[in-house]
Amino acid sequence: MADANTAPPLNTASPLNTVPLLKVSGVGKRFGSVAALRRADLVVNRGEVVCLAGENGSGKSTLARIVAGAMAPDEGVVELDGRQVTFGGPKDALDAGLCLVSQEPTLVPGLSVAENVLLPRLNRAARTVRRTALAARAAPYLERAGLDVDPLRPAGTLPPGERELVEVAKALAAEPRLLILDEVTTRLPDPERLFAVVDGLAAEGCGVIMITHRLREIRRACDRATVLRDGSTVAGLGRDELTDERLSSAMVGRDLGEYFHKRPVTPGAVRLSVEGLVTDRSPHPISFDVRAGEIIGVAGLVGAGRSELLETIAGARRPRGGTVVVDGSPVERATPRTARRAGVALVPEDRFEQALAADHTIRDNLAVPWLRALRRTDRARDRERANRAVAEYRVRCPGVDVPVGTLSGGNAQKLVLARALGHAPKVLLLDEPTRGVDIGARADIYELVGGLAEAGAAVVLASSDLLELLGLADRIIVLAEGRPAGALGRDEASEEAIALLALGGGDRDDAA
Ligand SMILES: Nc1ncnc2c1ncn2[C@@H]1O[C@H](COP(=O)(O)OP(=O)(O)OP(=O)(O)O)[C@@H](O)[C@H]1O
Repeated sequence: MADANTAPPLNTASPLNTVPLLKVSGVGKRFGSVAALRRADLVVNRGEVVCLAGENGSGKSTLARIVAGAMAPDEGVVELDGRQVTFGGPKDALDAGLCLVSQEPTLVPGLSVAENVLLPRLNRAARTVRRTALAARAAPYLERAGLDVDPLRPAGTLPPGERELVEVAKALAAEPRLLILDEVTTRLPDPERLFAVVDGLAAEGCGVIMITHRLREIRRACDRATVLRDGSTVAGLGRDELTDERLSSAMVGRDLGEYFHKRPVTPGAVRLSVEGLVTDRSPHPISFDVRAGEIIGVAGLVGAGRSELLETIAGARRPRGGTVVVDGSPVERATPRTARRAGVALVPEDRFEQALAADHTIRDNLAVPWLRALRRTDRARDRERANRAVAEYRVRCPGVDVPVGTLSGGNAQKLVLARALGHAPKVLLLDEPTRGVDIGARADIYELVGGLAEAGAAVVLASSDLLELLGLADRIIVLAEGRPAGALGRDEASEEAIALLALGGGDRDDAA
C-alpha cells in the first residue's frame, strides 16, 4: 500500500506542479462529544481525481465542508497552492476556486434553472439582466452537465435527477480549480455523463475530490484514493490498487468475504399479490406475485415509476385502480397505517423527506410506528429497543438521544432500515436501500434482507444498482416509463438484458 497521500507523478514537467493544488494536514473537528475528524490528511494535485473513501461516519463530508469553507476546522492546516488559507465561509472558498456539490440540495425552487446555475456569480446589478440573456449565459454549463431543459423553467419543477444536474451545472459555472463531489452520482440518472465531465475538467488541470461508496465508480473515475477511518487518514491507494478487496479492507478494516447473502430458498405460499395496480403516475396496470422467501427486484431508469409502485403498495399513494393482497386478504383503502397493519413495511428512497424527522431523537424516530402503543405502556422499552437497533446496525452515534439530523447520510439510512426490519414485516418494500451506505454496512444489510426472506418474508427491492439486483433478486421486473416492460428470471437476468428492457428495447409485456 502506498503512503496515504502518495500521488502518481502527474504533470511533473512543470515546476509549479511540485506544489500540490490542495494540501490538508492534521485536520481535526469535533461536534460535542463526537470527533468527526481526528487527523485527516489529503493531497490533491492539479489534473488529478482523488477519491475520498471511508465508512459511513468516517468524516468524509465533514472534510469536504472544511475544504469548501462551509465550516472551520478545530485544528490542522489547509493549504492551497502551498499557502495556508482560512476561509470565512463558502463564498471565500468559491472566490479561491474551491467548489462543493454537497449531499444537501442548494437550489432555490422558485428561481429559474438559469438563475440557479449563475446564482453564485450574480451580483445585485446582474440580477436585473434580462431572463433570456441569463438563459443564454447558463446554457453552456447546462449542456456540459448533460442537461437538456428549458433554462427558464423553475428549478423546483424538475425531477430529482435533473435537479442534481443543475447542481453540477452550477458548480461548473463557478469555473472551479478544485471541485468536490459528495455522493453526487447516487442521485444522477446517468453517472457516466458526470464522469465524462470530470475527465474533461481534469484534462484542463482542475483537481477533483470524489466521494462515493460505489467501488465501480471509484475505479472508473479516480486516479487514486485516500481512505479515512474514524476521522483519520489511514491509507492511500494508487490507481492499480483500486480493487474491491484493497478498498474494502482499507475502509472497513475487515475482510467482507461473500457480499450477497441470498441463499436459494424454496418459495412458500404467495404473500403479496399486486393485481392490476394502476399508480397515479401511469395508466398501465402492473401485476405480480411475491411468494414467502422470494426477493423480487424492480429495475428501470430514473422516472420509470419504481418508487411510485412501491409507495402505492405501501399505501403512501392512492392507486387509480387495482388491488394489493397480503396473505390472501386485500388491503382495503390502503393508507400507510392500514398497509403497516397488514404487515407491509416500506424503506423509502428519500430518508430525510419521507422517513425521518431530523429534529427528533434516534429513539423517537425508531419508535414512530409504536408511538401510540408506547404512550400507553412502557416508555423505557423503546430506549432498550433503540440501543439494540443502533448496536445491531452499527449506527455510528454518541447515543440514542441525539437528533437524527446530526447523523451522517449512511448512518441515517441504516436507521430507516433498522426500523423497517425490526418489525419482522411480512412484506418488505425496499427503495434504493443502500444509497449512500458504505460497503461494510451494505454487506450487513444484504445479509439481514436475505435472512428476512429466508424467514418467510416477501421482499420487493427497487434499485438503480444493477449488481445489487442481480446479486439478490430471484426475479427482476423491469419498468419503462411506468409500464411493465418485462420480467427476467435469475438465469436470464444480466445488466445487458435489464438495460435493453429499461430502454424499451424488449417487446415482452409479461411482467408478472
Ligand atoms: N452537525 C453535526 N452535529 C453533530 N454530529 C455531526 C454533525 N455533522 C457530522 N456529525 C458526525 O460526524 C461524524 C462524521 O460525519 P460525516 O458526515 O463527515 O461522515 P461521512 O464519512 O461523510 O459519512 P457518510 O458516508 O454516511 O455520508 C458522524 O459521526 C456524524 O454523525
